[in-house]
Amino acid sequence: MGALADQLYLLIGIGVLGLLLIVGLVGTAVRRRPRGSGADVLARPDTDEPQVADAGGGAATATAEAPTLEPTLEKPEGTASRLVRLRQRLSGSQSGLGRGLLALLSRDRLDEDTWEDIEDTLLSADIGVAPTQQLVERLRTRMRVEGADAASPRDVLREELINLVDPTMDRRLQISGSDGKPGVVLVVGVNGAGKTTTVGKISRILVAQDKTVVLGAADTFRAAAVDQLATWGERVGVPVIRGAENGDPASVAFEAAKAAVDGGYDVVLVDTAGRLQNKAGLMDELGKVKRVIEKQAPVTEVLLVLDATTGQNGMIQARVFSEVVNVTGIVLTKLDGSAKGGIVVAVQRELGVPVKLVGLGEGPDDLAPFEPEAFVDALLG
Ligand SMILES: Nc1nc2c(ncn2[C@@H]2O[C@H](COP(=O)(O)OP(=O)(O)OP(=O)(O)O)[C@@H](O)[C@H]2O)c(=O)[nH]1
Repeated sequence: MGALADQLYLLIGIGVLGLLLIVGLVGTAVRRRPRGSGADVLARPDTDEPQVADAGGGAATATAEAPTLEPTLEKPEGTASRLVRLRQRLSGSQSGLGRGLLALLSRDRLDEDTWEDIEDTLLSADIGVAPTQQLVERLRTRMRVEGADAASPRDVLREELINLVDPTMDRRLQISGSDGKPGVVLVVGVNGAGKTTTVGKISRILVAQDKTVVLGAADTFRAAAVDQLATWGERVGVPVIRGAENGDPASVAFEAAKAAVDGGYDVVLVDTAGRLQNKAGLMDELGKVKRVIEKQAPVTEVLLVLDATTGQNGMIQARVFSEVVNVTGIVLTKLDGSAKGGIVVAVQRELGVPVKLVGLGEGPDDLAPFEPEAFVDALLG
């Protein structure tokens, strides 16, 4: 009887083990389910209809046989570590300007030559003529009036630079729609300024904040830009709406907004083409893109992307775009590659809208909110 019971227990044990093994295998198969096929995501559509490059969960069958097909989703860098890293990078590229100014202001005698040197230093950092004169005037007055009572030159310079950059501007991205609609961010700028990259980087920031995002690849004139955006989306599981090459950008923008509304997404980011050959064409195109999007949901933010290394050219672009669309925020890219951070001041003055984000590298998470105090501290080293 005892031996029979032992055998019975053994059989039950083997049965349970077998069951666990089967459950385990099925579980693995389900977890390994590919989130849409990589080939489908990047396949070029052969119709004019915009296609969804669904990187986030297209129909897929459960299979344990092809685990290599599984796209590994990246986890975007968290806000805290990103900001610490990027502040250091900002400091690395911009501190020459602050140190130069500080050395001049700390001289025992602030004579006319010194003030001229201060002016030249500011002008060579692309701050612009009027803001330079204003800053020099403020510094001269304070150093004269406050005299020995003045705070240290560093503190005076810090305060005046922060005033110049204007800490009162609202720099939050308007990404919240109303009435249950998604927020719509239209990204404009000339080709090469870093638009597509910026759209990709913003999507990662939003994903890190648990927002659901759709990308619209409305830059249909450059196939590579569309592919590039599809890759950005694929890496973080964000669907990308794309159209046929040279198709109608407005139709892609419309479909992207529609997908976001229908799918209950939080935000849709639309990348546009930035051909500047004539203002009327650009106006027609961007105007149409905005109008068709607004059949679905109001545009909540129009971001102008400018390359910080282009100096006066960037200012001309800023003027043209602001005449064509109602720009609500500026993204300054490539600040890592330019010591001319003064463009922040110049472009804000020119357009009357705040710099909201700065690009500080080619890495996927190298985009930071623009913070006046942190910026000035980076300048002063
Ligand atoms: N160093 C640096 N490079 C950047 C930054 N932002 C973008 N880039 C680079 O600038 C180049 C152009 O960026 P894109 O995003 O392709 O520019 P675009 O404006 O979309 O141009 P099209 O795709 O031609 O419309 C790429 O090599 C980017 O990696 C930045 O903040 N710092």
